[in-house]
Amino acid sequence: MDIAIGEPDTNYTRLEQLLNEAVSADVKPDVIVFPEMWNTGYALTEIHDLADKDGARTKAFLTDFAQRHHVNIIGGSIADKRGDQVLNTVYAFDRQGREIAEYSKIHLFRLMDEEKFLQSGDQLGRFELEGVPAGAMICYDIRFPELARKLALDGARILFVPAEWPHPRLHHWRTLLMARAIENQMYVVSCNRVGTSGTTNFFGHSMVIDPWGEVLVEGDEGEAILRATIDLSEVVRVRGKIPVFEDRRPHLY
Ligand SMILES: NC(=O)CCC(=O)C(=O)O
Repeated sequence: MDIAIGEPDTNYTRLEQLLNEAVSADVKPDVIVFPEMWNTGYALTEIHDLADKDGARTKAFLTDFAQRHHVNIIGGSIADKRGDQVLNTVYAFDRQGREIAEYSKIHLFRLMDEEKFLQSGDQLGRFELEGVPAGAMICYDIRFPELARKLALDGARILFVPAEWPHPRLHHWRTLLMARAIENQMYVVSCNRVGTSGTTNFFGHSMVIDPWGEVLVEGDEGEAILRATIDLSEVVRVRGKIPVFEDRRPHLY
């Protein structure tokens, strides 16, 4: 998805069009994921005015969509205003429209001035999606392997990663996502923004990666709905083949 910076109304409208397109396909999705800060983009100097107060508008919109279309939603992330602070938060909903997770980005990205305008979260994004243990991390978080490892040790089999990650760091994005999948032997489902804001170009390349590190689907630099099928028995198979979790020696490191 492209994001109109500082224009929440435009972004809600565009997202709704894309969601409608996603659920009208012949094969219905079980879970839908979209990018980071999709409501406002990085309109950081105005973020206190633009952010969604307590995520209320977003929660109402996504709950309703999830319920009407009987689909699970990992709702990208939004600028979410709590009191006088703004956080970068993922909300997730199940098919009944119940909120099943809330995760606010722990690591704020200084290269894009996040720490000057946003408050970091202080809880992990571990949740259950229809009984499947899963985790959420946001964009820059993937540079912190210990966070993904902690989620994996807590049982996560799928890691969801909404992002707004720009050029010139495409090779970092691809390499880090593949590494998180391979080292934790889990699925990684990432969704990155496309388009340009000011002089920053976001390259997309959303990917679904399996626990062996194979890329099941990868976007290019344009808006698109990408689809992949996940077979959770692959997590068990890969973990059985190379028993990384049994072979860890955490007392040495
Ligand atoms: N929105 C972000 O967290 C961007 C992270 C990024 O670009 C990076 O290189 O890390």
